[in-house]
Amino acid sequence: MDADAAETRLAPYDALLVVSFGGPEGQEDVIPFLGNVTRGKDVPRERLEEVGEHYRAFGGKSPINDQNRAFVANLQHELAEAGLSIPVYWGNRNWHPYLTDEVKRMAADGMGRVAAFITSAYASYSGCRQYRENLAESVAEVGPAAPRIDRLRHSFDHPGFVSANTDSVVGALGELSRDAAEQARLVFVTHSIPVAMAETSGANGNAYIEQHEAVAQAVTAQVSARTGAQYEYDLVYCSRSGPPHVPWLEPDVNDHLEALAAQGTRAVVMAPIGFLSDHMEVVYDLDTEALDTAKKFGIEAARAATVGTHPDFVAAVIDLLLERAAVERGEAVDRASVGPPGPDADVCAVDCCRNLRAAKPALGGWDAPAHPSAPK
Ligand SMILES: CC1=C(CCC(=O)O)c2cc3nc(cc4[nH]c(cc5[nH]c(cc1n2)c(C)c5CCC(=O)O)c(CCC(=O)O)c4C)C(CCC(=O)O)=C3C
Ligand SMILES: [Fe+2]
Repeated sequence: MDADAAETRLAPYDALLVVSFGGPEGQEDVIPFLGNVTRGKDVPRERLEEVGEHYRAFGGKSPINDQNRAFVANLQHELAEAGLSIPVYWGNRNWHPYLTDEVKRMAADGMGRVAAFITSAYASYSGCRQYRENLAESVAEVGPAAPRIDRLRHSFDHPGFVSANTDSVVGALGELSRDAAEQARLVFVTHSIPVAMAETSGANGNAYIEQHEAVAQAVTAQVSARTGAQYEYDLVYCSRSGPPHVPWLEPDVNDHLEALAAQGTRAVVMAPIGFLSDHMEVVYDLDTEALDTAKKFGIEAARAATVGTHPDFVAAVIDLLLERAAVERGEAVDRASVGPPGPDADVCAVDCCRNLRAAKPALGGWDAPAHPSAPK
């Protein structure tokens, strides 16, 4: 493809911004990082100390930043391979490189319009609106020179996200003994969130569970088709925090493994479809805790990889970028989706993934504040 054609496919975007969570890079970062994550939140002190210990056991370094660096490098490589010339920036909510610094850098580099990919595949306050609030805050701080930023729709239902997860589950089944692989139960795991947050997720509520169910079903069907065995699945949760009297989504993965063992299940594959990379919640809550639990109850278990830099997933993100660029140019698009519930909106509904503590400005929704350069 010639350069002009490639630029036309990307127009009106000047840059792609990867927006992520961030994690500590050493022991001295652990406390300030946790302070950033839990500012204004109802996380009990004991839980914080416990989570701090998880990081400490890994040298105070979360794998998440290196994984995002690898993800950005892969994106850059695949964009270049496709003849798409567009810079990729990366900014975090909770650690360096901070989002506001990246928005400043994009402004200094003369970026006018930016598409933001958030490293969270599903709708919820934590995975959607909170990032959109962070973007609004950064843009307000940088002021009129800040680029206009659009958020790409959630990636959960993109066929590339689903096929990458299918590959991982098939790979994990291959780690089990032959008998176990044929009888294994697929246990899909995601981050627990407060029930109230789940109920207010998405435009009409309950999107968090609905979207995960869609992925779990689609992956199970693909895995069954690829292996010729019929698999059954469950959707369970990890990493609960918050005070005990506040209800969060259940069952917890550990309780579920115990219940499965009692029912006679001998083998499982745990697939963390709720996460995009093997970060701390995966390497601690699943690889350390849940695999131990499985062993204790005599279940043979393997943990499937997250999508990470799987080529299907990297291609999916590029597809979402090109799709949104076409939408912004006013063209009709054919949205890749394994649905139902089908593709999430490009622009979030008013009150979508509502902030239950305080109303704050958020980008990427119909209730977004005007850009600081807009005429008053
Ligand atoms: C839905 C969801 C995702 C998935 C979507 C997405 O990826 O965004 C996610 C990702 C992540 N969560 C992470 C880390 C933490 N999350 C915490 C706390 C919380 N998470 C919540 C939800 C989610 N979190 C919630 C409702 C809380 C309670 C406080 C609050 O109401 O917000 C706490 C505080 C201690 C604790 O409470 O456990 C930590 C340290 C890391 C980084 C891991 C690393 O460093 O490798 C990542 C990618
Ligand atoms: Fe979290």
